[in-house]
Amino acid sequence: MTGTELDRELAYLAECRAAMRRMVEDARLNVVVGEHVAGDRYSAERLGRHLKSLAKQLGEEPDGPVFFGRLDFATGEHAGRRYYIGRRHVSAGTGRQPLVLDWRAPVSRVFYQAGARDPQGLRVRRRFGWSWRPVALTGFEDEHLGRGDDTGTASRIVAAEIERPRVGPMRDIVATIQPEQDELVRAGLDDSICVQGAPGTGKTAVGLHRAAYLLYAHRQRLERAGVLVLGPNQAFLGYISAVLPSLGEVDVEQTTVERLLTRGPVRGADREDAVLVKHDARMATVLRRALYARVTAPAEPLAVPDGPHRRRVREEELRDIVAGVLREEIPYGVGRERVLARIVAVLRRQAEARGQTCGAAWSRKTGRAVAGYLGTVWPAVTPEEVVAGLLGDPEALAGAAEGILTPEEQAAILWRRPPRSAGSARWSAADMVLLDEVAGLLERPRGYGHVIVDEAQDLSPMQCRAVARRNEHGSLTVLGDLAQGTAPWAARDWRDRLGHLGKPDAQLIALTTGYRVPAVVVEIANRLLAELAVDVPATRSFRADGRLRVHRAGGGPAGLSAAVVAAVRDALGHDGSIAVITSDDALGPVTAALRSSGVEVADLDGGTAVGRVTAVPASLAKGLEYDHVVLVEPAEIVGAGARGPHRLYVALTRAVSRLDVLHAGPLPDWFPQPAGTAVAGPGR
Ligand SMILES: Nc1ncnc2c1ncn2[C@@H]1O[C@H](COP(=O)(O)OP(=O)(O)OP(=O)(O)O)[C@@H](O)[C@H]1O
Repeated sequence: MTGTELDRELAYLAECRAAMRRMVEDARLNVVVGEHVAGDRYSAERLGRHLKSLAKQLGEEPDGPVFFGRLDFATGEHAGRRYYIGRRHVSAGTGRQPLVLDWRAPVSRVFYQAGARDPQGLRVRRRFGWSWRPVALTGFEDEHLGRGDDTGTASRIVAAEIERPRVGPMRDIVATIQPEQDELVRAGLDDSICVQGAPGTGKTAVGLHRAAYLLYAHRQRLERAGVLVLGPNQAFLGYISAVLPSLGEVDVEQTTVERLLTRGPVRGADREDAVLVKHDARMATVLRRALYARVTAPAEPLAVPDGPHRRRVREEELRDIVAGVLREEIPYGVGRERVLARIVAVLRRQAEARGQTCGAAWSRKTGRAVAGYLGTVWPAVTPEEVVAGLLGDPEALAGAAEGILTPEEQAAILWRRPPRSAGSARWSAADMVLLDEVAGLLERPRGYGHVIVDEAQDLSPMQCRAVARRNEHGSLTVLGDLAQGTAPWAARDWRDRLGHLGKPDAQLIALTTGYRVPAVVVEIANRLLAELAVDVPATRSFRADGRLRVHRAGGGPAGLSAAVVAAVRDALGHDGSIAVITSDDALGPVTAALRSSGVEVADLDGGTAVGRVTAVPASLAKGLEYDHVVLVEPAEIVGAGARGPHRLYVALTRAVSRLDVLHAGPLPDWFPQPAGTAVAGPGR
């Protein structure tokens, strides 16, 4: 690399920064103008918000890494052209080619996909290297693809970025998206896809970048419909929350499925057998039956006063109306409106046949009179009334569940002491899926243009249905790993879950190259994988660095605590984040031991972990990653519940650079090392 070439790039960078400062000025000016000129309030608000956030982002960024790649084309439609690729467009002014192209622009795809075998018209692909503290352009690497030069994953810059210590929340990967990931990020808006990916293969990263890509490529369609990202818990959402804003997207709703469905406080708890029944897809049929059991065939004619007259609708006619609407399979609430409208229409025909003029006042009055009657054949109900009516009444439950739930299953969900009214019921978390199912039968919920579900292997069939209801006309990205399923209903095969998610034909794609976990750790994770009864391919690690140590602590619980403190102190000597992962039961004592020896430890609660050391219960480790993991007593994690081995698989695969496994009791059989020895991969 010549000094003068880097100087030229630094001069270009200075030009870009000056242009960004101009963009900030323009955006700020436009905020003021835009708020006054937009046609309606909705547009004014959106425009104002958009410009403000653009001004804010640009204002925060002029000193950041403005571009990470350069494309020099030799042939094809871009022959002779040069483009810089970055996180966003940098405009050179009206009518001129942008100084930097957004990574999502069509031509940027070449940056990710071109290789020596298929240079896609490129002469040279240049990758830029940046230092982070302070942010500075430090160098570049060229691949002369036309000459068969292709460093691909052997690129120093790519490797350094993937191995860079993790601090704080998850960051974007735009500079180093791999070809197989890019295919998924840029899949079309109408394509629903399901990514089965081993730990650390970039599923979450792919999902978030896909959201950003879709919003760029289909902004108009998605802006009103919206994009929804579902994650497993608050800690995870806190961890990923910075990625989309760093890509310039702030309008994506990110939540958990529990929050999406919540209709009020959870005040009740279920026994495990009840939870299992409530999350079972068969409940959908039981609830539908329970709701429609409230519709009764009219048993007598209807008489409605109309001035001096009494208008009548015959019983058979009423029956035909109700039966006809039932056949239409529309939401219950819409059905009710339709029955009412049809009865009113019959009455109107009668009145008009007698020369009466039926205006708006007549319609209102007649509608009110019919509504009273409607309460007896197609009553208005709330989800709470339907579910309380089912769980609180053995006869109603037996009727709705006949041939679907066994007597034991019915007994499991039946309330022992029913509340006095639906309003005073103490709803459990599992009841929320039932209430949402009924709410969906009454009225269609708001739909999204695209939904991304992370850790989808842990969604229950009933939760999947709740997602499907909100995605009827949209498309879906499902991300997950069957081997990491820890919920009692965890998926064992994807097709079944995709059916519940409403996209049975989604394309299934496997990712197997892990970018988080070093090879020495992947090796033991793969041994455990062989023990789990799931049919998924093993992981290959991209990373040759990293370290695994297995240490047997003598001296009982006190000895184990002392070993944890020593391991954390040692970890603090390295850069990056540290997690102590234990079984849920052991978390309190282990955290207390660390604190009493003067180590600052943050909890995961609320999703905001501060400081370098975080105490993580195995049940919440999913989706998270830390440079250094101290994993305490694997056998205890395995022993906690039926899916213990899967939970250990999750815990083992959180480390980016170093994993210390500490144990006082015996190690699981498949563990490669006899207790007391240490294994080291290439150190750092
Ligand atoms: N192409 C890439 N370039 C740089 N880093 C990457 C790339 N792909 C993935 N990573 C990093 O690897 C780590 C794992 O990614 P991510 O969390 O998306 O994986 P995952 O498949 O969701 O893992 P898990 O199943 O364990 O939750 C993250 O730090 C992510 O930023």
